[in-house]
Amino acid sequence: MKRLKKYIRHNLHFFISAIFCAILALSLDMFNPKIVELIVDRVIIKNNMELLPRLLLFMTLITFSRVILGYFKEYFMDLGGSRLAYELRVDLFEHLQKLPFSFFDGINTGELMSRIKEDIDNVWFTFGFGLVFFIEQLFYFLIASVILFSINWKLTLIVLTLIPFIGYIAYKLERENDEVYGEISDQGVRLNTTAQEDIAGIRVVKSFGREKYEIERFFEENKKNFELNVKQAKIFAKYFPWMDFLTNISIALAITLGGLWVIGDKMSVGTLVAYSGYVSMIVWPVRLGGWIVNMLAQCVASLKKIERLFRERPEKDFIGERIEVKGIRGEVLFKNVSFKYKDEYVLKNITFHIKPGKTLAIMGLTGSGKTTIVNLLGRFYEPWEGEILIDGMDIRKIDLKTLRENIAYVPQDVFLFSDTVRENIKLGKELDEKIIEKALKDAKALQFVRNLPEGLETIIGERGLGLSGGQKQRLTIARALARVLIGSAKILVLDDVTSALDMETELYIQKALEEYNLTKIIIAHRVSAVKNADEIIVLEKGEIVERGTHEELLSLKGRYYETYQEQYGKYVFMEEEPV
Ligand SMILES: Nc1ncnc2c1ncn2[C@@H]1O[C@H](COP(=O)(O)OP(=O)(O)OP(=O)(O)O)[C@@H](O)[C@H]1O
Repeated sequence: MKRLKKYIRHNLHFFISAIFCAILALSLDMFNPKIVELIVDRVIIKNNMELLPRLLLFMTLITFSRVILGYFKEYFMDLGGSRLAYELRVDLFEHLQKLPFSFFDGINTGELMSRIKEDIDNVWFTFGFGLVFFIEQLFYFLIASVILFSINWKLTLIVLTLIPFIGYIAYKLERENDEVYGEISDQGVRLNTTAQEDIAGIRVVKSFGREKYEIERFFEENKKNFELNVKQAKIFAKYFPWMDFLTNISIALAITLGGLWVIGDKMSVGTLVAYSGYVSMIVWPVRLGGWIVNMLAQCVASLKKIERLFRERPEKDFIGERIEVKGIRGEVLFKNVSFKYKDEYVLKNITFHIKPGKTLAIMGLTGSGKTTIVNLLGRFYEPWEGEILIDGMDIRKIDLKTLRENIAYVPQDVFLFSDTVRENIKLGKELDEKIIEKALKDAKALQFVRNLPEGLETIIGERGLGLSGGQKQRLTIARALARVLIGSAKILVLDDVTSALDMETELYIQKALEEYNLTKIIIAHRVSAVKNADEIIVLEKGEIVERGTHEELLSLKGRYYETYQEQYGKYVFMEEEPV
Protein backbone atom coordinates (compact mmCIF):
# COMPACT_ATOMS: atom_id res chain seq x y z
CA MET A 1 0.00 0.00 0.00
CA LYS A 2 1.69 3.08 -1.31
CA ARG A 3 -0.03 5.49 1.03
CA LEU A 4 0.99 3.50 4.10
CA LYS A 5 4.62 3.59 3.01
CA LYS A 6 4.44 7.37 3.11
CA TYR A 7 3.28 7.39 6.74
CA ILE A 8 5.84 4.74 7.73
CA ARG A 9 8.58 6.77 6.06
CA HIS A 10 7.56 9.89 8.01
CA ASN A 11 7.80 8.01 11.31
CA LEU A 12 10.47 5.47 10.48
CA HIS A 13 12.95 6.94 12.98
CA PHE A 14 10.48 6.27 15.81
CA PHE A 15 9.87 2.68 14.74
CA ILE A 16 13.57 1.94 14.27
CA SER A 17 14.36 3.45 17.68
CA ALA A 18 11.58 1.38 19.30
CA ILE A 19 12.78 -1.83 17.64
CA PHE A 20 16.37 -1.06 18.62
CA CYS A 21 15.37 -0.55 22.28
CA ALA A 22 13.21 -3.70 22.20
CA ILE A 23 16.00 -5.90 20.84
CA LEU A 24 18.48 -4.46 23.30
CA ALA A 25 16.06 -5.07 26.18
CA LEU A 26 15.28 -8.64 25.20
CA SER A 27 18.98 -9.37 24.73
CA LEU A 28 19.45 -8.29 28.34
CA ASP A 29 16.55 -10.57 29.34
CA MET A 30 18.52 -13.49 28.02
CA PHE A 31 21.07 -13.00 30.81
CA ASN A 32 18.57 -13.53 33.61
CA PRO A 33 18.24 -17.35 33.38
CA LYS A 34 22.04 -17.51 33.07
CA ILE A 35 22.47 -15.50 36.30
CA VAL A 36 19.94 -17.77 38.05
CA GLU A 37 22.02 -20.73 36.82
CA LEU A 38 25.15 -19.23 38.35
CA ILE A 39 23.38 -18.48 41.62
CA VAL A 40 22.14 -22.09 41.88
CA ASP A 41 25.34 -23.82 40.72
CA ARG A 42 28.05 -21.60 42.17
CA VAL A 43 26.48 -19.76 45.07
CA ILE A 44 24.05 -22.31 46.50
CA ILE A 45 25.53 -25.68 45.55
CA LYS A 46 29.24 -24.73 45.69
CA ASN A 47 28.62 -22.31 48.56
CA ASN A 48 30.58 -19.51 46.86
CA MET A 49 28.96 -16.58 48.65
CA GLU A 50 31.49 -14.04 47.40
CA LEU A 51 30.00 -14.32 43.94
CA LEU A 52 26.49 -13.47 45.10
CA PRO A 53 26.84 -9.64 45.48
CA ARG A 54 28.38 -9.40 42.00
CA LEU A 55 25.63 -11.52 40.45
CA LEU A 56 22.93 -9.58 42.27
CA LEU A 57 24.50 -6.28 41.18
CA PHE A 58 24.60 -7.54 37.61
CA MET A 59 20.98 -8.60 37.85
CA THR A 60 20.01 -5.20 39.28
CA LEU A 61 21.88 -3.43 36.48
CA ILE A 62 20.11 -5.57 33.91
CA THR A 63 16.73 -4.91 35.50
CA PHE A 64 17.41 -1.20 35.71
CA SER A 65 18.62 -0.98 32.09
CA ARG A 66 15.61 -3.03 31.09
CA VAL A 67 13.29 -0.48 32.72
CA ILE A 68 14.97 2.41 30.91
CA LEU A 69 14.99 0.59 27.58
CA GLY A 70 11.37 -0.47 28.14
CA TYR A 71 10.41 3.14 28.75
CA PHE A 72 12.04 4.36 25.54
CA LYS A 73 10.67 1.43 23.56
CA GLU A 74 7.12 2.28 24.68
CA TYR A 75 7.68 5.98 24.10
CA PHE A 76 9.00 5.64 20.55
CA MET A 77 6.48 2.96 19.66
CA ASP A 78 3.54 4.99 20.90
CA LEU A 79 4.80 8.18 19.33
CA GLY A 80 5.38 6.52 15.95
CA GLY A 81 2.03 4.71 15.98
CA SER A 82 0.08 7.71 17.20
CA ARG A 83 1.66 10.05 14.68
CA LEU A 84 1.05 7.60 11.87
CA ALA A 85 -2.62 7.27 12.89
CA TYR A 86 -2.90 11.02 13.32
CA GLU A 87 -1.58 11.73 9.81
CA LEU A 88 -3.75 9.01 8.29
CA ARG A 89 -6.87 10.30 10.06
CA VAL A 90 -6.25 13.90 8.99
CA ASP A 91 -5.67 12.84 5.37
CA LEU A 92 -8.76 10.65 5.37
CA PHE A 93 -10.90 13.40 6.85
CA GLU A 94 -9.55 15.93 4.34
CA HIS A 95 -10.26 13.48 1.56
CA LEU A 96 -13.83 12.94 2.78
CA GLN A 97 -14.42 16.70 2.66
CA LYS A 98 -13.62 16.62 -1.04
CA LEU A 99 -15.97 13.79 -1.94
CA PRO A 100 -19.14 14.62 -3.85
CA PHE A 101 -22.70 14.43 -2.53
CA SER A 102 -23.21 11.27 -4.57
CA PHE A 103 -20.70 9.46 -2.36
CA PHE A 104 -22.50 10.46 0.83
CA ASP A 105 -25.84 9.46 -0.74
CA GLY A 106 -24.66 5.86 -0.79
CA ILE A 107 -23.06 5.41 2.63
CA ASN A 108 -24.42 5.56 6.14
CA THR A 109 -22.87 7.70 8.82
CA GLY A 110 -22.21 4.80 11.20
CA GLU A 111 -20.12 3.02 8.57
CA LEU A 112 -18.11 6.12 7.83
CA MET A 113 -17.57 6.79 11.53
CA SER A 114 -16.19 3.31 12.03
CA ARG A 115 -13.68 3.89 9.18
CA ILE A 116 -12.52 7.11 10.78
CA LYS A 117 -12.43 5.73 14.31
CA GLU A 118 -12.17 1.94 14.64
CA ASP A 119 -10.26 1.13 11.45
CA ILE A 120 -7.69 3.83 12.08
CA ASP A 121 -7.49 2.68 15.70
CA ASN A 122 -6.63 -0.81 14.41
CA VAL A 123 -3.80 0.68 12.36
CA TRP A 124 -2.66 2.72 15.35
CA PHE A 125 -2.67 -0.33 17.61
CA THR A 126 -0.64 -2.36 15.12
CA PHE A 127 1.97 0.31 14.60
CA GLY A 128 1.86 1.70 18.11
CA PHE A 129 2.23 -1.71 19.73
CA GLY A 130 1.70 -4.82 17.60
CA LEU A 131 4.51 -4.54 15.10
CA VAL A 132 7.27 -4.01 17.65
CA PHE A 133 5.70 -6.68 19.84
CA PHE A 134 5.75 -9.07 16.88
CA ILE A 135 9.44 -8.39 16.20
CA GLU A 136 10.20 -8.72 19.91
CA GLN A 137 8.46 -12.11 20.16
CA LEU A 138 10.19 -13.32 17.01
CA PHE A 139 13.58 -12.45 18.48
CA TYR A 140 12.71 -14.04 21.83
CA PHE A 141 11.87 -17.23 20.00
CA LEU A 142 14.96 -17.23 17.79
CA ILE A 143 17.53 -16.27 20.43
CA ALA A 144 16.03 -18.52 23.12
CA SER A 145 15.93 -21.45 20.63
CA VAL A 146 19.62 -21.00 19.80
CA ILE A 147 20.47 -20.90 23.51
CA LEU A 148 18.33 -23.98 24.22
CA PHE A 149 20.02 -25.93 21.42
CA SER A 150 23.41 -24.86 22.64
CA ILE A 151 22.57 -26.05 26.18
CA ASN A 152 21.16 -29.43 25.21
CA TRP A 153 20.05 -30.07 21.64
CA LYS A 154 18.53 -33.50 22.32
CA LEU A 155 16.32 -32.21 25.13
CA THR A 156 15.42 -29.18 23.02
CA LEU A 157 14.33 -31.37 20.12
CA ILE A 158 12.01 -33.32 22.44
CA VAL A 159 10.56 -30.17 24.02
CA LEU A 160 10.09 -28.60 20.61
CA THR A 161 7.81 -31.48 19.52
CA LEU A 162 5.08 -29.88 21.66
CA ILE A 163 5.49 -26.43 20.15
CA PRO A 164 3.62 -27.18 16.89
CA PHE A 165 0.61 -28.35 18.95
CA ILE A 166 0.59 -25.08 20.89
CA GLY A 167 0.97 -23.22 17.58
CA TYR A 168 -1.91 -25.19 16.05
CA ILE A 169 -4.26 -24.43 18.95
CA ALA A 170 -3.23 -20.77 18.86
CA TYR A 171 -3.94 -20.73 15.12
CA LYS A 172 -7.38 -22.41 15.54
CA LEU A 173 -8.27 -20.01 18.33
CA GLU A 174 -7.41 -16.96 16.30
CA ARG A 175 -9.21 -18.23 13.19
CA GLU A 176 -12.44 -18.74 15.07
CA ASN A 177 -11.96 -15.57 17.03
CA ASP A 178 -11.26 -13.62 13.85
CA GLU A 179 -14.64 -14.61 12.42
CA VAL A 180 -16.47 -13.57 15.58
CA TYR A 181 -14.39 -10.44 15.83
CA GLY A 182 -15.55 -9.44 12.31
CA GLU A 183 -19.16 -10.04 13.35
CA ILE A 184 -18.66 -8.07 16.57
CA SER A 185 -17.16 -5.20 14.61
CA ASP A 186 -20.05 -5.08 12.06
CA GLN A 187 -22.52 -5.46 14.85
CA GLY A 188 -20.85 -2.62 16.75
CA VAL A 189 -21.49 -0.35 13.76
CA ARG A 190 -25.19 -1.33 13.79
CA LEU A 191 -25.40 -0.80 17.55
CA ASN A 192 -23.83 2.66 17.22
CA THR A 193 -26.07 3.59 14.31
CA THR A 194 -29.19 2.55 16.21
CA ALA A 195 -28.21 4.60 19.25
CA GLN A 196 -27.08 7.54 17.13
CA GLU A 197 -30.29 7.62 15.08
CA ASP A 198 -32.42 7.41 18.18
CA ILE A 199 -30.59 10.23 19.94
CA ALA A 200 -30.44 12.46 16.83
CA GLY A 201 -34.13 11.87 16.19
CA ILE A 202 -35.24 11.93 19.83
CA ARG A 203 -37.89 14.59 19.09
CA VAL A 204 -39.52 12.45 16.42
CA VAL A 205 -39.19 9.39 18.65
CA LYS A 206 -40.93 11.09 21.55
CA SER A 207 -43.60 12.86 19.56
CA PHE A 208 -44.56 9.66 17.75
CA GLY A 209 -44.41 7.66 20.95
CA ARG A 210 -41.76 5.44 19.41
CA GLU A 211 -39.75 4.98 22.61
CA LYS A 212 -40.86 1.39 23.16
CA TYR A 213 -40.05 0.45 19.58
CA GLU A 214 -36.66 2.17 19.82
CA ILE A 215 -35.88 0.42 23.10
CA GLU A 216 -36.78 -2.91 21.53
CA ARG A 217 -34.65 -2.13 18.47
CA PHE A 218 -31.71 -1.19 20.67
CA PHE A 219 -32.38 -4.18 22.90
CA GLU A 220 -32.21 -6.49 19.85
CA GLU A 221 -28.90 -5.03 18.69
CA ASN A 222 -27.50 -5.03 22.21
CA LYS A 223 -28.60 -8.65 22.65
CA LYS A 224 -26.82 -9.63 19.44
CA ASN A 225 -23.76 -7.81 20.72
CA PHE A 226 -23.96 -9.68 24.01
CA GLU A 227 -24.42 -13.03 22.22
CA LEU A 228 -21.41 -12.40 20.03
CA ASN A 229 -19.32 -11.52 23.06
CA VAL A 230 -20.45 -14.75 24.74
CA LYS A 231 -19.58 -16.63 21.54
CA GLN A 232 -16.11 -15.10 21.69
CA ALA A 233 -15.75 -15.97 25.37
CA LYS A 234 -16.69 -19.59 24.58
CA ILE A 235 -13.95 -19.77 21.95
CA PHE A 236 -11.41 -18.53 24.49
CA ALA A 237 -12.77 -20.98 27.05
CA LYS A 238 -12.47 -23.81 24.51
CA TYR A 239 -8.83 -23.23 23.57
CA PHE A 240 -7.08 -21.40 26.42
CA PRO A 241 -7.08 -24.34 28.90
CA TRP A 242 -5.46 -26.54 26.23
CA MET A 243 -2.83 -23.96 25.52
CA ASP A 244 -2.13 -23.60 29.24
CA PHE A 245 -2.02 -27.37 29.58
CA LEU A 246 0.50 -27.79 26.73
CA THR A 247 2.58 -24.84 27.96
CA ASN A 248 2.80 -26.38 31.42
CA ILE A 249 3.48 -29.81 29.94
CA SER A 250 6.37 -28.50 27.84
CA ILE A 251 7.93 -26.87 30.93
CA ALA A 252 7.24 -30.00 33.01
CA LEU A 253 8.71 -32.16 30.25
CA ALA A 254 11.83 -30.00 30.16
CA ILE A 255 12.18 -30.22 33.95
CA THR A 256 11.45 -33.97 34.11
CA LEU A 257 13.77 -34.98 31.27
CA GLY A 258 16.29 -32.37 32.31
CA GLY A 259 16.04 -33.85 35.85
CA LEU A 260 17.08 -37.20 34.43
CA TRP A 261 20.04 -35.52 32.77
CA VAL A 262 20.86 -33.91 36.13
CA ILE A 263 20.62 -37.29 37.91
CA GLY A 264 22.87 -38.77 35.24
CA ASP A 265 25.30 -35.90 35.89
CA LYS A 266 24.98 -34.65 32.34
CA MET A 267 23.54 -31.29 33.39
CA SER A 268 23.82 -29.10 36.46
CA VAL A 269 20.78 -28.08 38.55
CA GLY A 270 21.40 -24.42 37.72
CA THR A 271 21.50 -25.17 34.00
CA LEU A 272 18.19 -26.98 34.33
CA VAL A 273 16.61 -23.97 36.06
CA ALA A 274 17.99 -21.70 33.34
CA TYR A 275 16.85 -24.14 30.71
CA SER A 276 13.22 -24.06 31.91
CA GLY A 277 13.42 -20.23 31.90
CA TYR A 278 14.44 -20.27 28.22
CA VAL A 279 11.65 -22.78 27.45
CA SER A 280 9.08 -20.21 28.68
CA MET A 281 10.69 -17.71 26.35
CA ILE A 282 9.93 -19.83 23.29
CA VAL A 283 6.47 -20.97 24.39
CA TRP A 284 4.99 -17.49 24.78
CA PRO A 285 5.78 -16.24 21.25
CA VAL A 286 4.11 -19.38 19.89
CA ARG A 287 1.07 -18.91 22.11
CA LEU A 288 0.80 -15.30 21.01
CA GLY A 289 1.62 -16.10 17.38
CA GLY A 290 -2.02 -16.58 16.37
CA TRP A 291 -3.06 -13.38 18.07
CA ILE A 292 -0.24 -11.46 16.40
CA VAL A 293 -1.08 -12.86 12.95
CA ASN A 294 -4.73 -12.03 13.54
CA MET A 295 -3.91 -8.50 14.63
CA LEU A 296 -1.82 -7.99 11.51
CA ALA A 297 -4.63 -9.45 9.36
CA GLN A 298 -7.15 -7.09 10.98
CA CYS A 299 -4.85 -4.19 10.37
CA VAL A 300 -4.53 -5.17 6.69
CA ALA A 301 -8.35 -5.51 6.45
CA SER A 302 -8.80 -2.07 8.01
CA LEU A 303 -6.20 -0.57 5.70
CA LYS A 304 -8.03 -2.04 2.70
CA LYS A 305 -11.31 -0.49 3.84
CA ILE A 306 -9.59 2.85 4.38
CA GLU A 307 -7.90 2.59 0.99
CA ARG A 308 -11.29 2.01 -0.64
CA LEU A 309 -12.37 5.39 0.72
CA PHE A 310 -9.21 7.03 -0.51
CA ARG A 311 -9.93 5.62 -3.97
CA GLU A 312 -13.29 7.41 -4.10
CA ARG A 313 -12.94 10.19 -6.58
CA PRO A 314 -13.02 13.70 -5.16
CA GLU A 315 -15.15 16.39 -6.75
CA LYS A 316 -13.46 17.85 -9.79
CA ASP A 317 -12.35 21.35 -8.95
CA PHE A 318 -13.06 22.34 -12.55
CA ILE A 319 -13.65 20.52 -15.81
CA GLY A 320 -11.92 21.49 -19.02
CA GLU A 321 -10.02 24.74 -19.18
CA ARG A 322 -10.25 26.72 -15.97
CA ILE A 323 -11.63 30.25 -16.19
CA GLU A 324 -10.07 32.88 -14.00
CA VAL A 325 -13.03 34.63 -12.41
CA LYS A 326 -12.73 38.27 -11.43
CA GLY A 327 -15.97 39.31 -9.81
CA ILE A 328 -19.32 37.84 -10.65
CA ARG A 329 -22.37 39.95 -11.57
CA GLY A 330 -24.84 37.19 -10.94
CA GLU A 331 -26.34 36.28 -14.32
CA VAL A 332 -27.58 32.69 -14.29
CA LEU A 333 -28.47 30.69 -17.38
CA PHE A 334 -29.72 27.09 -17.46
CA LYS A 335 -29.65 25.73 -21.02
CA ASN A 336 -31.63 22.53 -21.65
CA VAL A 337 -30.42 20.96 -18.43
CA SER A 338 -31.41 17.36 -17.68
CA PHE A 339 -30.34 15.28 -14.74
CA LYS A 340 -30.82 11.89 -13.13
CA TYR A 341 -29.54 10.65 -9.77
CA LYS A 342 -29.78 7.03 -10.84
CA ASP A 343 -31.80 5.73 -13.77
CA GLU A 344 -34.74 8.06 -13.90
CA TYR A 345 -34.67 11.63 -15.08
CA VAL A 346 -35.35 14.01 -12.20
CA LEU A 347 -34.96 17.14 -14.35
CA LYS A 348 -35.80 17.35 -18.02
CA ASN A 349 -34.83 20.11 -20.37
CA ILE A 350 -34.74 22.93 -17.83
CA THR A 351 -34.09 26.32 -19.36
CA PHE A 352 -34.22 29.69 -17.66
CA HIS A 353 -32.32 32.94 -17.60
CA ILE A 354 -31.92 35.25 -14.61
CA LYS A 355 -30.38 38.65 -15.22
CA PRO A 356 -28.09 40.07 -12.51
CA GLY A 357 -30.08 41.42 -9.60
CA LYS A 358 -33.31 39.71 -10.69
CA THR A 359 -35.31 37.05 -8.90
CA LEU A 360 -36.40 33.63 -10.10
CA ALA A 361 -38.93 31.71 -8.05
CA ILE A 362 -39.39 27.97 -8.33
CA MET A 363 -42.61 26.30 -7.30
CA GLY A 364 -43.83 22.77 -7.63
CA LEU A 365 -45.00 19.76 -5.71
CA THR A 366 -42.59 17.98 -3.40
CA GLY A 367 -40.17 15.81 -5.29
CA SER A 368 -40.63 17.79 -8.50
CA GLY A 369 -36.91 18.65 -8.67
CA LYS A 370 -36.63 22.12 -7.16
CA THR A 371 -33.71 21.41 -4.82
CA THR A 372 -31.98 19.45 -7.55
CA ILE A 373 -31.86 22.61 -9.68
CA VAL A 374 -29.94 24.51 -7.02
CA ASN A 375 -27.77 21.47 -6.32
CA LEU A 376 -26.70 21.62 -9.96
CA LEU A 377 -26.00 25.34 -9.74
CA GLY A 378 -23.55 24.72 -6.87
CA ARG A 379 -22.08 21.78 -8.82
CA PHE A 380 -22.94 19.36 -6.03
CA TYR A 381 -23.95 17.12 -8.93
CA GLU A 382 -23.10 17.51 -12.61
CA PRO A 383 -25.90 17.74 -15.21
CA TRP A 384 -26.29 14.79 -17.57
CA GLU A 385 -27.24 17.04 -20.43
CA GLY A 386 -27.24 20.76 -21.11
CA GLU A 387 -25.14 23.47 -19.54
CA ILE A 388 -25.27 26.01 -16.76
CA LEU A 389 -23.67 29.40 -17.17
CA ILE A 390 -22.93 32.16 -14.69
CA ASP A 391 -22.12 35.49 -16.32
CA GLY A 392 -21.75 33.56 -19.57
CA MET A 393 -19.14 31.23 -18.06
CA ASP A 394 -19.70 27.48 -18.03
CA ILE A 395 -19.77 26.70 -14.29
CA ARG A 396 -17.76 23.52 -14.87
CA LYS A 397 -14.81 25.75 -15.72
CA ILE A 398 -15.07 27.81 -12.55
CA ASP A 399 -13.19 26.33 -9.62
CA LEU A 400 -15.48 25.03 -6.89
CA LYS A 401 -14.29 27.44 -4.21
CA THR A 402 -14.99 30.53 -6.32
CA LEU A 403 -18.29 29.13 -7.55
CA ARG A 404 -19.62 28.21 -4.12
CA GLU A 405 -18.35 31.39 -2.52
CA ASN A 406 -20.47 33.32 -4.99
CA ILE A 407 -23.62 31.47 -4.05
CA ALA A 408 -25.08 32.16 -0.62
CA TYR A 409 -27.18 29.09 -0.03
CA VAL A 410 -29.83 28.65 2.63
CA PRO A 411 -30.70 24.97 2.44
CA GLN A 412 -34.02 23.37 3.20
CA ASP A 413 -32.53 21.28 6.00
CA VAL A 414 -31.34 23.55 8.74
CA PHE A 415 -27.96 22.57 10.04
CA LEU A 416 -26.32 24.34 12.94
CA PHE A 417 -23.09 23.26 14.58
CA SER A 418 -22.82 22.77 18.34
CA ASP A 419 -20.98 26.03 18.79
CA THR A 420 -21.69 29.66 19.59
CA VAL A 421 -24.22 31.65 17.55
CA ARG A 422 -21.31 33.82 16.38
CA GLU A 423 -19.33 30.85 15.02
CA ASN A 424 -22.47 29.52 13.36
CA ILE A 425 -22.79 32.79 11.47
CA LYS A 426 -19.07 33.13 10.70
CA LEU A 427 -18.48 29.51 9.66
CA GLY A 428 -14.77 30.09 9.49
CA LYS A 429 -14.92 33.49 7.76
CA GLU A 430 -13.53 36.70 9.23
CA LEU A 431 -16.60 38.85 9.87
CA ASP A 432 -16.66 42.08 11.83
CA GLU A 433 -19.29 42.85 14.43
CA LYS A 434 -21.25 45.25 12.18
CA ILE A 435 -21.66 42.66 9.43
CA ILE A 436 -22.84 40.02 11.90
CA GLU A 437 -25.36 42.46 13.41
CA LYS A 438 -26.65 43.62 10.02
CA ALA A 439 -27.03 40.03 8.79
CA LEU A 440 -28.88 39.07 11.96
CA LYS A 441 -31.06 42.19 11.74
CA ASP A 442 -32.06 41.55 8.10
CA ALA A 443 -32.82 37.93 8.93
CA LYS A 444 -34.98 39.19 11.82
CA ALA A 445 -32.79 37.30 14.24
CA LEU A 446 -31.02 40.12 16.09
CA GLN A 447 -33.63 40.54 18.78
CA PHE A 448 -33.89 36.92 19.78
CA VAL A 449 -30.11 36.46 19.67
CA ARG A 450 -29.73 39.45 22.01
CA ASN A 451 -32.24 37.84 24.33
CA LEU A 452 -30.25 34.61 24.50
CA PRO A 453 -28.43 34.18 27.86
CA GLU A 454 -25.05 35.08 26.40
CA GLY A 455 -26.10 36.73 23.17
CA LEU A 456 -23.82 35.89 20.27
CA GLU A 457 -21.63 33.81 22.55
CA THR A 458 -24.45 31.46 23.50
CA ILE A 459 -23.61 27.90 22.61
CA ILE A 460 -26.43 26.25 20.75
CA GLY A 461 -26.82 22.52 21.09
CA GLU A 462 -26.29 19.97 18.37
CA ARG A 463 -28.26 20.93 15.27
CA GLY A 464 -29.47 24.02 17.13
CA LEU A 465 -31.30 22.25 19.93
CA GLY A 466 -32.82 24.78 22.26
CA LEU A 467 -33.99 27.08 19.43
CA SER A 468 -37.34 27.12 17.69
CA GLY A 469 -37.60 25.99 14.05
CA GLY A 470 -38.08 29.58 12.88
CA GLN A 471 -35.15 30.83 15.00
CA LYS A 472 -32.86 28.19 13.53
CA GLN A 473 -34.06 29.06 10.05
CA ARG A 474 -33.38 32.76 10.65
CA LEU A 475 -29.83 32.00 11.79
CA THR A 476 -29.18 30.10 8.56
CA ILE A 477 -30.52 33.08 6.59
CA ALA A 478 -28.26 35.43 8.57
CA ARG A 479 -25.34 33.13 7.82
CA ALA A 480 -25.98 33.46 4.07
CA LEU A 481 -26.60 37.21 4.24
CA ALA A 482 -23.28 37.71 6.02
CA ARG A 483 -21.59 36.22 2.97
CA VAL A 484 -23.47 38.62 0.74
CA LEU A 485 -22.56 41.56 2.95
CA ILE A 486 -18.83 40.88 2.77
CA GLY A 487 -19.24 40.88 -1.00
CA SER A 488 -18.34 37.25 -1.48
CA ALA A 489 -21.73 36.08 -2.79
CA LYS A 490 -23.70 37.59 -5.66
CA ILE A 491 -26.36 34.92 -5.88
CA LEU A 492 -28.71 34.05 -3.04
CA VAL A 493 -30.55 30.74 -2.97
CA LEU A 494 -33.39 30.29 -0.50
CA ASP A 495 -34.59 26.70 -0.54
CA ASP A 496 -38.01 26.60 1.05
CA VAL A 497 -36.82 28.69 3.98
CA THR A 498 -40.01 30.62 4.56
CA SER A 499 -42.07 27.57 5.49
CA ALA A 500 -40.78 27.75 9.07
CA LEU A 501 -41.43 31.50 9.29
CA ASP A 502 -44.60 33.40 10.11
CA MET A 503 -46.02 35.78 7.49
CA GLU A 504 -44.79 38.87 9.34
CA THR A 505 -41.21 37.60 9.50
CA GLU A 506 -41.36 36.47 5.88
CA LEU A 507 -42.47 39.95 4.77
CA TYR A 508 -39.81 41.60 6.93
CA ILE A 509 -37.05 39.48 5.37
CA GLN A 510 -38.43 40.02 1.86
CA LYS A 511 -38.33 43.76 2.44
CA ALA A 512 -34.83 43.65 3.87
CA LEU A 513 -33.62 41.65 0.86
CA GLU A 514 -34.87 44.33 -1.55
CA GLU A 515 -31.94 46.57 -0.68
CA TYR A 516 -29.42 43.83 -1.55
CA ASN A 517 -28.20 43.95 -5.11
CA LEU A 518 -28.45 40.22 -5.62
CA THR A 519 -29.62 37.57 -8.00
CA LYS A 520 -32.12 35.50 -6.08
CA ILE A 521 -33.45 32.03 -6.56
CA ILE A 522 -36.37 31.42 -4.23
CA ILE A 523 -37.84 27.96 -3.85
CA ALA A 524 -41.15 28.11 -2.05
CA HIS A 525 -44.56 26.57 -1.67
CA ARG A 526 -46.23 29.79 -0.57
CA VAL A 527 -47.44 32.23 -3.21
CA SER A 528 -46.62 35.08 -0.81
CA ALA A 529 -42.93 34.15 -1.07
CA VAL A 530 -42.77 34.13 -4.86
CA LYS A 531 -45.30 36.62 -6.17
CA ASN A 532 -42.81 39.51 -6.46
CA ALA A 533 -40.30 37.46 -8.45
CA ASP A 534 -39.35 38.58 -11.95
CA GLU A 535 -40.09 35.10 -13.21
CA ILE A 536 -41.80 32.14 -11.59
CA ILE A 537 -41.37 28.64 -12.94
CA VAL A 538 -43.64 25.81 -11.95
CA LEU A 539 -42.12 22.35 -11.99
CA GLU A 540 -43.88 19.06 -12.38
CA LYS A 541 -42.01 15.77 -12.44
CA GLY A 542 -38.80 17.55 -13.36
CA GLU A 543 -40.26 19.64 -16.19
CA ILE A 544 -41.24 23.27 -16.37
CA VAL A 545 -44.98 23.25 -16.95
CA GLU A 546 -45.68 26.96 -16.43
CA ARG A 547 -43.60 30.10 -16.38
CA GLY A 548 -44.15 33.84 -16.16
CA THR A 549 -44.81 36.59 -13.65
CA HIS A 550 -47.38 36.30 -10.88
CA GLU A 551 -50.01 38.07 -12.97
CA GLU A 552 -49.21 36.11 -16.12
CA LEU A 553 -49.48 32.81 -14.26
CA LEU A 554 -52.76 33.76 -12.63
CA SER A 555 -54.25 34.58 -15.97
CA LEU A 556 -53.12 31.17 -17.30
CA LYS A 557 -55.46 29.58 -14.76
CA GLY A 558 -53.25 26.54 -14.52
CA ARG A 559 -51.27 24.96 -11.65
CA TYR A 560 -50.11 28.26 -10.17
CA TYR A 561 -53.64 29.63 -10.23
CA GLU A 562 -54.89 26.51 -8.43
CA THR A 563 -52.21 26.89 -5.75
CA TYR A 564 -53.10 30.54 -5.39
CA GLN A 565 -56.76 29.70 -4.93
CA GLU A 566 -55.96 26.99 -2.39
CA GLN A 567 -53.89 29.41 -0.37
CA TYR A 568 -55.99 32.55 -0.62
CA GLY A 569 -59.48 31.18 -1.08
CA LYS A 570 -61.62 30.99 -4.20
CA TYR A 571 -63.22 34.39 -3.71
CA VAL A 572 -60.01 36.27 -4.44
CA PHE A 573 -58.93 36.82 -7.99
CA MET A 574 -56.31 39.21 -9.30
CA GLU A 575 -57.43 42.07 -7.08
CA GLU A 576 -56.08 42.75 -3.63
CA GLU A 577 -54.33 39.82 -2.04
CA PRO A 578 -54.83 39.25 1.64
CA VAL A 579 -51.14 39.07 2.45
N1 LIG B 1 -29.56 12.12 -3.45
C1 LIG B 1 -30.57 11.59 -4.16
N2 LIG B 1 -30.46 10.37 -4.69
C2 LIG B 1 -31.47 9.84 -5.41
N3 LIG B 1 -32.62 10.48 -5.65
C3 LIG B 1 -32.79 11.71 -5.14
C4 LIG B 1 -31.77 12.33 -4.36
N4 LIG B 1 -32.20 13.56 -3.99
C5 LIG B 1 -33.44 13.69 -4.50
N5 LIG B 1 -33.79 12.58 -5.19
C6 LIG B 1 -35.05 12.39 -5.92
O1 LIG B 1 -35.11 13.38 -6.93
C7 LIG B 1 -36.43 13.91 -7.02
C8 LIG B 1 -36.38 15.42 -6.87
O2 LIG B 1 -35.93 15.73 -5.58
P1 LIG B 1 -35.80 17.23 -5.08
O3 LIG B 1 -35.21 17.21 -3.72
O4 LIG B 1 -35.09 18.03 -6.10
O5 LIG B 1 -37.32 17.68 -5.03
P2 LIG B 1 -37.97 19.02 -4.48
O6 LIG B 1 -38.85 19.52 -5.52
O7 LIG B 1 -36.93 19.94 -3.96
O8 LIG B 1 -38.81 18.43 -3.27
P3 LIG B 1 -39.25 19.16 -1.91
O9 LIG B 1 -40.21 20.23 -2.22
O10 LIG B 1 -39.87 18.05 -1.15
O11 LIG B 1 -38.00 19.65 -1.29
C9 LIG B 1 -37.25 13.20 -5.97
O12 LIG B 1 -37.96 12.16 -6.60
C10 LIG B 1 -36.24 12.62 -5.02
O13 LIG B 1 -36.70 11.42 -4.49
